[in-house]
Amino acid sequence: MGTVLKRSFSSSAGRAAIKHVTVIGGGLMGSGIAQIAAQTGHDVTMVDMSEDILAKSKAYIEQSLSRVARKKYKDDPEAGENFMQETTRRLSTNTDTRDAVQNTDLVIEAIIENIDIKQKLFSGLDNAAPQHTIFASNTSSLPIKDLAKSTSRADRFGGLHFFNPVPVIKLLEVIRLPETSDATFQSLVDFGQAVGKTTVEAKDTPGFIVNRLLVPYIMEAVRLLERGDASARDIDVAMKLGAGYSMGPIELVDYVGLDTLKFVIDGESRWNESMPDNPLFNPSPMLNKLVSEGKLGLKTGEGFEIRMK
Ligand SMILES: CCCCCCC[C@H](O)CC(=O)SCCNC(=O)CCNC(=O)[C@H](O)C(C)(C)COP(=O)([O-])OP(=O)([O-])OC[C@H]1O[C@@H](n2cnc3c(N)ncnc32)[C@H](O)[C@@H]1OP(=O)([O-])[O-]
Ligand SMILES: NC(=O)c1ccc[n+]([C@@H]2O[C@H](COP(=O)([O-])OP(=O)(O)OC[C@H]3O[C@@H](n4cnc5c(N)ncnc54)[C@H](O)[C@@H]3O)[C@@H](O)[C@H]2O)c1
Repeated sequence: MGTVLKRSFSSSAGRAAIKHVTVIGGGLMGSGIAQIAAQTGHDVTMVDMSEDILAKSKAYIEQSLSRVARKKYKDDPEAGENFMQETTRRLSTNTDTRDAVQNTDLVIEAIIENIDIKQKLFSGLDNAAPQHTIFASNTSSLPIKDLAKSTSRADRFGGLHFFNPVPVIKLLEVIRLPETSDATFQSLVDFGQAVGKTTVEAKDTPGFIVNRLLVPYIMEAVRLLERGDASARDIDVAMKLGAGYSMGPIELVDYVGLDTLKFVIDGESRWNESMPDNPLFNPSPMLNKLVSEGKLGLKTGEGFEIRMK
């Protein structure tokens, strides 16, 4: 049941405290995860493919940290400065994945949403990381079991699904496989709480909890738009003021990326094939047109609503 996890696990004795975390992928999500882990006292190594990318990730983290510091220490700028320095000190970077996991307790994978690339990564990590190291993926839409099977540690494998923007959104979905041990699961929950998130437990079903509900809702909004039943602005205003959402559904697609939505419904994740009874996941002509024109939302400056501003 998707309840907030406060219970204790009698069978989880021996669970490991997570002190060192390796985050693979320093993009939007990986940099946010690395930031909050370092911010809450963990030693963190962030890995990406080049020093250039990592320099950009670090600059992004510094920007985000300064927003956090401004807010958290608004009456004490010196404490804010110390907080930033301490956090930055705990965060290192590496372009060598195998080297980065030598002494780590937890690996969080946040690389590109591609099953082959993720499987290859996990298979290599399995040989390089110590036995006790727990592996987790931040995937939005791929089955965790398909990633775990490329390793020999399904009992030490789970999902940690964070939300964008990571430093702000309070929820963390902790996904367990039938093979995930109680000790591993409880370590993941403890880690989630240690980084300041409220955790919910989800099974390894498509979209876990949030995306399983969010994607049909968003696609219904896209269909409204496609049929010309309402404008993008009116759909967003309606859901913000009428249903209390912090962002409207169309604005949210622009924020997350039109390519990401396409990826989930009829791209590589193929929800249209795994859930053929739901016509909402069928290809969307409007989404396809915008994606083929490179209008992917915030990241390219044009999308559903952004082009109208
Ligand atoms: C669509 C496809 C679906 C399928 C794909 C699913 C993807 C995935 O699996 C799931 C998701 O993530 S689903 C997506 C789930 N995500 C959602 O649903 C998002 C819903 N939207 C929101 O929560 C809000 O609109 C935002 C927080 C994005 C912006 O808030 P706003 O009020 O409009 O604008 P503001 O004034 O700028 O920011 C306000 C305050 O927030 C703070 N802050 C912000 N960014 C920060 C950062 N990077 N660092 C640090 N702090 C940051 C900052 O403190 C700031 O206060 P300040 O003191 O003034 O600096
Ligand atoms: N963007 C979102 O809103 C969101 C929310 C929740 C979960 N996710 C999931 O998080 C993951 C990352 O998404 P993102 O938006 O941060 O992507 P992104 O494109 O911003 O970042 C991915 C990073 O991974 C790096 N990378 C790719 N292959 C690598 C490899 N083999 N080794 C090391 N680094 C590698 C890339 O250089 C890039 O910097 C995906 O699985 C995505 O589904 C995304």
